[in-house]
This record gives sequence, structure tokens and C-alpha cells, in this order.
Amino acid sequence: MGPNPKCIYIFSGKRKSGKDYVTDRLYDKLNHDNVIIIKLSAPIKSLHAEKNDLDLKNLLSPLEYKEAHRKAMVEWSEKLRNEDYGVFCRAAIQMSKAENYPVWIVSDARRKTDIKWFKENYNNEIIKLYRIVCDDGIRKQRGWEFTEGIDDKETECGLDDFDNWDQIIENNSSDEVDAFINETIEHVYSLLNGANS
Ligand SMILES: Nc1ncnc2c1ncn2[C@@H]1O[C@H](COP(=O)(O)OP(=O)(O)OP(=O)(O)O)[C@@H](O)[C@H]1O
Repeated sequence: MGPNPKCIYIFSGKRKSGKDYVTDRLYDKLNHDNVIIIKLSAPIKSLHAEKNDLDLKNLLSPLEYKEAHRKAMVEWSEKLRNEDYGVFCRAAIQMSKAENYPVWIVSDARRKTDIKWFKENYNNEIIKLYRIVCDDGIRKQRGWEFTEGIDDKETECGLDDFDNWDQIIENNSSDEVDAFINETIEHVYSLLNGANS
């Protein structure tokens, strides 16, 4: 295994809890030579388009295509994930060229197997697990609406009963997030400086 990563921060949270908000703010405050955001959902669309949907596109109207595409993509990705739960983790790492960076921010863990895969493949001491939570009322203000078939499925609920978080970050306002970001920046600095000395 190469020298990277030196640290993996893995984030999870429900829709509109603020995963992108928190991870983007953390990223913005760090030196971009050192840190990369890895989105586990990123390779699904591009790999699916590459491999599967060209025929569909030619056969269907735009509206039919959109729904058929979504359904086909979910089925295809689930089949692949059932055969090998690390498939999209590896693809996301490759796509983002993460091995060039010491600090990894995984912004969208959704399943227990996402966490399991990282724990099986990297030193557990460098992995931090964070759950972002906020009140449903605040999520609604941020544009969330309960949607059957999404909010009751594994992608949203798969980590509800996971209880091994290093920290649960409340994102109803920015106070706790600001404190978390400052502590994490300190952690990154000490880690990188320690590693260089
Ligand atoms: N602490 C905060 N203060 C102000 N705005 C916030 C805060 N947290 C999140 N937001 C805003 O709420 C909206 C939803 O947040 P965000 O996109 O980060 O959620 P998410 O968890 O990534 O959602 P999804 O899973 O749907 O992509 C965004 O417009 C974001 O800027």
C-alpha cells in the first residue's frame, strides 16, 4: 500500500442534513494539495451511462427515458454491489485520483457495507466516522420533502441504527459545525506536520 491516505473522514447523513455543506466547508478551509472529496455516488451515473444506457436512449421518449434510466441504473448498481460491495468505493477512489492526496473526505456513506469496505481496506486508526443530523423541520426548510421509495429505502436508512460514530454532528445551526471544522483542521495540521517531521 502507498503512503496515502493518512486520514479518511467518512460522513453520513440523511438528505438535506448538510453533508455537502459540511464537507465543502471543510474542504475550502484546507490546502487543496492535501485533501480530496470522494463521492461514492459519483461513479454510478458515469459507469452506468458508459456501459448500459445508450440503447435505452435511442429507444424511448425523453420522459420515458428518464424514469427507465433511473430504474435501470438502480437495478444495475444494486446487482453489481451485491456481487462486490466495494465496487463503487474503488471506482470513486480511482475517479478522484484520491491516492495522490493524504486526506480523504468521503462525503456520502449510505450503507453499512460502505463503512465495512473502508475498514477492511485501510488502517482503522486513520478512519473517522461522522454522522450529520438535524431536525426534520430544518431539513424541510432546506428543501427536503419526505418521498416514498427514497426516504424509506436503504440509501437513506441503511445507517440509522449504526452506533459506532466517532462523532454525531448536529447541524441545526452553524455553531456546532464551526467547532467541528476548526477541530478537524487542527487534526489535519497535526497529522500532516507530524508525518513530515
Ligand atoms: N448549517 C447550515 N447553515 C446554512 N445552510 C445550510 C446549513 N447546512 C446546510 N445548509 C443548506 O441546506 C441545503 C442542503 O444541504 P446539503 O446540500 O449540504 O445537504 P445534503 O445532506 O448534502 O443533501 P442531499 O443528500 O440531498 O444532497 C443546502 O442549500 C445547504 O447550503
